[in-house]
Amino acid sequence: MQNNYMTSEDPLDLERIRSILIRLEDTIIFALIERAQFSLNSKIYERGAFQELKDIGFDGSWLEWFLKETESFQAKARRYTSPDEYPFTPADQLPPPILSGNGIPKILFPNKINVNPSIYAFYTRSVVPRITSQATLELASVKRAKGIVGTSEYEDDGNYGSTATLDIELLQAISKRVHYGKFVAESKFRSSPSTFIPHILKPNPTALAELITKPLVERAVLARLFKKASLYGQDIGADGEPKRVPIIGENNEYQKLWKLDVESVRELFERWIIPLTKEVEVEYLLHRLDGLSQEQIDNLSKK
Ligand SMILES: O=C(O)C(=O)C[C@]1(C(=O)O)C=C[C@@H](O)C=C1
Repeated sequence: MQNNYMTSEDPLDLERIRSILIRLEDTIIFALIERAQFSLNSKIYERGAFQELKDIGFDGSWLEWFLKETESFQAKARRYTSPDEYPFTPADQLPPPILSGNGIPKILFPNKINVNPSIYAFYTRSVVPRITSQATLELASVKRAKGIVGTSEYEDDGNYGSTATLDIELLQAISKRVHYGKFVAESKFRSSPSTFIPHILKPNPTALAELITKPLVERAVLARLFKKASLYGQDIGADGEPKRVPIIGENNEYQKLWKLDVESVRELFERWIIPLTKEVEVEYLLHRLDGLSQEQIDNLSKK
């Protein structure tokens, strides 16, 4: 079943856009599960931590280098001509596409919004430490149950390539989810331009934020995420049953093992992804009339 912004009959149908957001939740949860299997590996986020990178003339962090190399290839394959794909590497450092044109109909109003610097910051500073510390605790509890003490090797496992590859998958999935806010905003705008136009002409981000906010939808998103994470995050053994370890100090009591801290998934969306999606929506709307003539605006106002 194909389901992206290009293949639907009406790419701006809000329910269709929301179904894409729902699918991206799964992509993000599964990528979080994969990333949580590795240690924090904080070295890959520190600029200048690898002499080998300095030797080849790269000043940034290991992850920034990975992004630049990966995105350079993807830029050549015209990934970033698509309106739902945005690079983390500054555009002037990426090569042009080798294919001309992109065959993609213009659905969005022209804009320059790219909130990836914010995504990169919260992801590296808050999300990775949060999901890997849980995994570290789980492993530590298994070790303690086995009578082995110590957790330090779980903070750096040396898998810098695998870790950065998974980080990029996650960053790109989160970025797509957040920038889909542009499609949501365009859809909401077109359904009632006259509601938005006064707050765009006399820029009022607070009023626009109120107009695009749907508390019931947000609550449903968070409840669904908690359910999904509780299902996908369980560690299932070879026998098809959830894995368990004995609780220390309790006779015959066991706790389930998790591949991911379920609460961290909801927190990621509640604290970061939804607020940033809304920021994208508001920013997009603020510039929705840029360059339009008075006549064009008047015509839109009649709708
Ligand atoms: O579904 C919408 O209407 C959106 O704007 C998306 C979203 C979200 O990020 O999940 C953001 C703001 C709304 O309050 C509800 C949900």
